[in-house]
Amino acid sequence: MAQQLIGFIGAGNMATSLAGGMIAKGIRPARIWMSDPSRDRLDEVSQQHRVHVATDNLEVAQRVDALVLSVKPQMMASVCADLRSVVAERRPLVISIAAGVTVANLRDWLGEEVPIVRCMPNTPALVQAGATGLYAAEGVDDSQKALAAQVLGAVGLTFWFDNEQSLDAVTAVSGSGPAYFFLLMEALIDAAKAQGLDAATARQLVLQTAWGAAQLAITSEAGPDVLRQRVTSPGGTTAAALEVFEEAGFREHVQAAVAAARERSEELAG
Ligand SMILES: NC(=O)C1=CN([C@@H]2O[C@H](COP(=O)(O)OP(=O)(O)OC[C@H]3O[C@@H](n4cnc5c(N)ncnc54)[C@H](OP(=O)(O)O)[C@@H]3O)[C@@H](O)[C@H]2O)C=CC1
Ligand SMILES: O=C(O)[C@@H]1CCC=N1
Repeated sequence: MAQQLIGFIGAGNMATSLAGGMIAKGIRPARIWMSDPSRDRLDEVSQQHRVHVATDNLEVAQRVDALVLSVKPQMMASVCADLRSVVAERRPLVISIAAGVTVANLRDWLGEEVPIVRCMPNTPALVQAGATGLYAAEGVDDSQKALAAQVLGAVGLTFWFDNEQSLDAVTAVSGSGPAYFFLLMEALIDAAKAQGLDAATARQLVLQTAWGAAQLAITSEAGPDVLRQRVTSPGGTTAAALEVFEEAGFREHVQAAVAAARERSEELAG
């Protein structure tokens, strides 16, 4: 595994986050290849990370042991069609991070025999605080699973699932999840400003509170429900606020939002 080469097809946000995390964990940049249609993007990436770059996806596919497909789901069929003959010949491990794109889709586009790991990371991978769900299709061996775990584990925690459908739920929870927390941060910053705090202070108070709450929840033995109760003095300010959330159907909205994300993930499979 030490010398295996890893190639990213698409040098966007997620691919550069993963590559940056791998390098921060001690993987040599020379083991990493990246392709993208944009020369400017590649110049930026090679300057920042010192990885190999190419505008031609096939140049990358011809060299590597694991191919991380990191283009938008809508691009995946055409990207795979171009890669098909090289993948059939060389049989690299294919790691897909695309939302919704299934193993069956990838087998249709790349060939039946290709070893495939489907993953769902999230953008906190940028700061090595990602959470990734992984599913290994039939035919993936232990060393290939270890390689996939090395790539995704470089940027945070990894969780293996035995059935592929679970990845749609993972997409709706942790893949899209950072956006839900960012929305709450935005709303709380707006509310802070509406209460007369200046914008810079509002932002700092909200972000530090979000970070502190997450740290407390991660390090505490108590669950989020207990931690919430500890903030909520009877008849106090938090109780007044939580009552407004509950009356507005906050929990039901969260359930409905996550269900909508899951449904969209299933639709993206086509
Ligand atoms: N963003 C997120 O939070 C998450 C995203 N994902 C998945 O990761 C994948 C990538 O997302 P993200 O990084 O956000 O998207 P980006 O748009 O940032 O990255 C995709 C990159 O692929 C490039 N590209 C387009 N066409 C091709 C092609 N034919 N060959 C090679 N590269 C190409 C794009 O170039 P150009 O911009 O010029 O089109 C772009 O640089 C998606 O499938 C998404 O579902 C998974 C988990 C979380
Ligand atoms: O919104 C999306 O489709 C992608 C997948 C999960 C997060 N972003």
